[in-house]
Amino acid sequence: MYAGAPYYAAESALRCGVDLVTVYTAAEACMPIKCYSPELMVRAVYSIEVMNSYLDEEGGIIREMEGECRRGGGGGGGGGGNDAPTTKETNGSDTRRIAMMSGRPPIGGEGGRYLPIQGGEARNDDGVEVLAEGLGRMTSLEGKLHALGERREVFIGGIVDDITHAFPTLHAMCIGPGLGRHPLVFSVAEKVIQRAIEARLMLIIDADALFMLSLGEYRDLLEDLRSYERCVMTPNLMEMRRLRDALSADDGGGRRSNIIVQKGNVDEIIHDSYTMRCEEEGGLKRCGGIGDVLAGTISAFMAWNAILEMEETHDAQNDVITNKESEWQRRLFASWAAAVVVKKATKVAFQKKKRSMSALDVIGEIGDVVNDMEDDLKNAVP
Ligand SMILES: NC(=O)C1=CN([C@@H]2O[C@H](COP(=O)(O)OP(=O)(O)OC[C@H]3O[C@@H](n4cnc5c(N)ncnc54)[C@H](OP(=O)(O)O)[C@@H]3O)[C@@H](O)[C@H]2O)[C@@H](O)CC1
Ligand SMILES: Nc1ncnc2c1ncn2[C@@H]1O[C@H](COP(=O)(O)OP(=O)(O)OP(=O)(O)O)[C@@H](O)[C@H]1O
Repeated sequence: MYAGAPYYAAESALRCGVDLVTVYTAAEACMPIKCYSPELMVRAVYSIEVMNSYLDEEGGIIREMEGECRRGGGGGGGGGGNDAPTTKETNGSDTRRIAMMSGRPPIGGEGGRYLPIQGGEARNDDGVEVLAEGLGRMTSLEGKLHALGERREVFIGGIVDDITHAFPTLHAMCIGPGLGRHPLVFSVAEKVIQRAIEARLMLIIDADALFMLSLGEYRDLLEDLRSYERCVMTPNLMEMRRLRDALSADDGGGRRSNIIVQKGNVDEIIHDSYTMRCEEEGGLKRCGGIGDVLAGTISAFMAWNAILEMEETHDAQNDVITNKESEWQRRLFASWAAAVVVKKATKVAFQKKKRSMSALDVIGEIGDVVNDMEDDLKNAVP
């Protein structure tokens, strides 16, 4: 979780001309972000400390379960040893498996967790009793884990509701800058993205949200986003590599309707088999945060696109036919225009600040750059 990145993205959108930006973040990051700008609305929707307490509790239960398994492996607490004769049912070489299912796989697991119990070597009544006691404790721990999983789902659902409640008031949503890589934050992001697709909200996916999508457990979500035409992904070199690996591992061959802005010396804006190249000259320094500035700038341009599309859908009832073909082309062009804005702003900022240029300097140039581009456009149109 970072405070700088969400601020850069949000402030960039404001400087492009957006009226209001709300940052949904952790309680821990809320105050610094708020202090960067009085203009930003900042909402603390979760607490990393509380999220960690869920992971700690889960870790504690799992450790207890592992302890139980080890005790089972030791021959039932004194009930048996390596030389002990074994019953037919519980042959010494047998490894039984206990599946621990919690509401959702914890910390990156897929499906349940499996812990091996080395053959339960119950050789006499005492051993059987001890084993039965162990199994009893195990069942109780499993129950605890289930209950915790359910509590966690309710907790995550509450955060998701808090964020999605605002959807009707939004034109676009950017997810990723400064998100961090906490597994429970990923669970929240996953559900928010699913709800945003259902609500047909314009989505800009960047930074850690792209890292999340490269994980195996989010493959379906990645596929959903790849076929969602109102999604723009903004990967840097590493993020693009990870996404490619994720997609090539299991390319469902589905429709590729979203836009990918692959950042680099030349930004490439890709829609299915079409590619636009932003060859505008930038600055000579690639300071941290320019990617966040781009994510915020694209978000502003996509918000304007969403407004245009809404107007056209409305007009459609009065016989204006919405042209799907032109919609994606306009989104492609908007993403390209946003990349041009950031390159131009970086160039001016670098000319002024040279080595000391920071993302804040780039943000400071956005307003003039957008105005100049608008003037150029007006002058070009007869
Ligand atoms: N002030 C703030 O709050 C800021 C916060 N930020 C937030 O940080 C989070 C993580 O973002 P990220 O960019 O460090 O993560 P990711 O892309 O996984 O890179 C991991 C490693 O891969 C490498 N690497 C990356 N690009 C490369 C390239 N083009 N060419 C070659 N190598 C490249 C590079 O490895 P290195 O070169 O250091 O060995 C890098 O360290 C995310 O939430 C973001 O929003 C930032 O926005 C900055 C401002
Ligand atoms: N190799 C490069 N040469 C020149 N400019 C570059 C290069 N790579 C990126 N840029 C510029 O920096 C912008 C952001 O790309 P970058 O790869 O720094 O994103 P990022 O790593 O996500 O940024 P952040 O530091 O915000 O996480 C690009 O849109 C482009 O304008």
